[in-house]
Amino acid sequence: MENERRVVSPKKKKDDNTVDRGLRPLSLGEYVGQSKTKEKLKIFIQAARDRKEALDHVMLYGPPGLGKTTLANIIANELSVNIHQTSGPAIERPGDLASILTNLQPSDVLFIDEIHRLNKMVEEILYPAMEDYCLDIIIGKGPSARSVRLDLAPFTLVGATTKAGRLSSPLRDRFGVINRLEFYKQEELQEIVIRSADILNVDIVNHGALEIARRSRGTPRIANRLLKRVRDFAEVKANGIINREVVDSALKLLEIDELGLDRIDHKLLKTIMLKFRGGPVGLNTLAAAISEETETIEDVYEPYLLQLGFLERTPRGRTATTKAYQHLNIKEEIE
Ligand SMILES: Nc1ncnc2c1ncn2[C@@H]1O[C@H](COP(=O)(O)OP(=O)(O)OP(=O)(O)O)[C@@H](O)[C@H]1O
Ligand SMILES: [Mg+2]
Repeated sequence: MENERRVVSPKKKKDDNTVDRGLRPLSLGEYVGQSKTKEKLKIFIQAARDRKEALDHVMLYGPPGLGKTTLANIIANELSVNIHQTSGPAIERPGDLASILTNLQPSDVLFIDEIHRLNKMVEEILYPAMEDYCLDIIIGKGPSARSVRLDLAPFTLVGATTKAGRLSSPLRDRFGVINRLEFYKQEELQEIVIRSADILNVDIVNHGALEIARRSRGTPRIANRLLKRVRDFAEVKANGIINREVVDSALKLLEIDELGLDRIDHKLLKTIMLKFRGGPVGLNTLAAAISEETETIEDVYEPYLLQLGFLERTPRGRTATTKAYQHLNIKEEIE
């Protein structure tokens, strides 16, 4: 619910789909930023292509909206192979995964999103599949049951997760290439905004794009979404051209501040500052105080506040930093 209302949520919203499709870069060359990840992938993809072998299994992890799904599709494109897309919670029984695996063509990419949510039984099917490209299946029941080994086409598993910590170590160990996606720099987001504006046929000046970038919480999905909202504003209230003033007025209306924080971020920080005297306050207590789920706080609000250095995680709970007090213009009580 909250996700649908929040403009700056990094999580995918229902109305993102139509925009996303057209804006997704299709090659590594078009994929902005994440230079470390791109550099590694470029080499491994080239090597796999030259040897005509399947690329080693790739893990992508990092906060929502940073381009994991986009990158999985790019990997398949760059390898000129098919991509089969599924997600951890969608694969309920071992048989579901077995049927996906037996349908793969040599060197195909199998993309499993939210891979930390695979259930244990399904995960165990994956181990020999990843390691030896084979499936062990049990035929029959009781004393006459026997295990049969089935060969699979060599394939590349691309796993994505926002929670690398939730992966079991036997699963994690079977990935050859592990990439952590980082929040984007302002110039990178500016480039993404300019590229998207071009595709959407929107008039934007450099400073307008930079202003959107500044408020996008390091996240391309948010940058593209803000661009869409600001475009509406520019068409109705200005002459259709997006400059810094237009971005500023549009985002004021949406209650998004100069750093991309919205009412809920402010509420969270203010609660720590005013109700819990700056912290530390335990996650559960904090969640109850602002009527949010602990998981939403951890996955959605905290990563960017931590990145900004507004919040600190200590063993005793969350603490608001001096920087956060300054940003909200609240006097810090020093004990
Ligand atoms: N490096 C990039 N360059 C340009 N655009 C990007 C880049 N990364 C992501 N995007 C844009 O951001 C949008 C969101 O990216 P994507 O869906 O790949 O994120 P995700 O990491 O899979 O998120 P989630 O964790 O919610 O699944 C895409 O539609 C794409 O247009
Ligand atoms: Mg995704």
